Amino acid sequence: MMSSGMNVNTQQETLFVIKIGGNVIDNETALAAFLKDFAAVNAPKILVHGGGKIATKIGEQLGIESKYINGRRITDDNTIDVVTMIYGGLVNKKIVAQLQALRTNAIGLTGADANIIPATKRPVKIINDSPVDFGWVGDIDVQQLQADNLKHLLEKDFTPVFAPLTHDEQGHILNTNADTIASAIAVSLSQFYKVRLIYCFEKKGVLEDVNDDNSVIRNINKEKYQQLLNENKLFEGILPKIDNAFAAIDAGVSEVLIGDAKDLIKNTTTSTEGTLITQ
Ligand SMILES: Nc1ncnc2c1ncn2[C@@H]1O[C@H](COP(=O)(O)OP(=O)(O)O)[C@@H](O)[C@H]1O
Ligand SMILES: CC(=O)N[C@@H](CCC(=O)OP(=O)(O)O)C(=O)O
Repeated sequence: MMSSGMNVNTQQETLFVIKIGGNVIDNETALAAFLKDFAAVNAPKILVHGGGKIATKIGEQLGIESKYINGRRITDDNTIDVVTMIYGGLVNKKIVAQLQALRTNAIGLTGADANIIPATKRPVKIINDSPVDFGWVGDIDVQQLQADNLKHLLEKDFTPVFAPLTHDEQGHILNTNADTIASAIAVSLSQFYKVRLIYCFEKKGVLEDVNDDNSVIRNINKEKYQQLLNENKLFEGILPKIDNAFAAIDAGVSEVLIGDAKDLIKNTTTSTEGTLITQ
């Protein structure tokens, strides 16, 4: 899907694809500080937000318990309505309004908008010899992304803000992991820009010891990753984050960083903090 309109200038321009996770979104003060820094990034940029924690909390208030298998949410009929409201409505529109107050011309999107991220409903999977239906969850084929539509928005100086929702092109919204969306967008736009993908969360980076903020691993390649897995130093959400980071690097994204939301400004310069993911 190379664009005939591609030219040398846009090819060399850096685009920042920045993902912000649930623990920061859930903290009003931390989110406001992050958005202030995000607004100050003086380059084309896209924000992808999560919100899993908030969906769980509000779901409980509505009497809809979250169900998980292997740490992954099961998105049944009630849950897809809840996450559509929370990710696509509450979280997305609050972030857009705050960015507008900071004079960043944000435009809130799901993957259904402008058909930017079509996806396929995840088929039933066999896990530990039992069939598991994850429900209304979307798997993305990066080749299907409508990157041109996103590029048009960037060229008009809009700052797209994505909720972790895609669609099946048959009228259904699908719940999709925010780290995966960020990786897919970064890959897809690498045909037009030099992309730096930054995963922002509440820790200093990937840590040798998850309880010691001074133990940041500056660089992880596949060999180091395997070593960390063998040593049982990685668990829960950091695992899919690193997998998505490698997927991006392997598919042509120039730079991928996992770092503290508080270090965003530094991480848009050449002297970065946090963990750099390399092949
Ligand atoms: N070695 C590690 N370094 C950093 N975080 C780790 C590590 N091992 C496990 N984690 C966990 O991974 C979490 C990040 O994943 P997740 O909660 O999914 O973040 P987000 O919501 O920002 O995507 C951290 O909050 C931490 O509890
Ligand atoms: C299918 C799937 O995993 N959907 C995620 C989307 C939200 C998300 O990714 O939020 P964080 O980045 O804050 O974890 C979920 O519902 O939890």
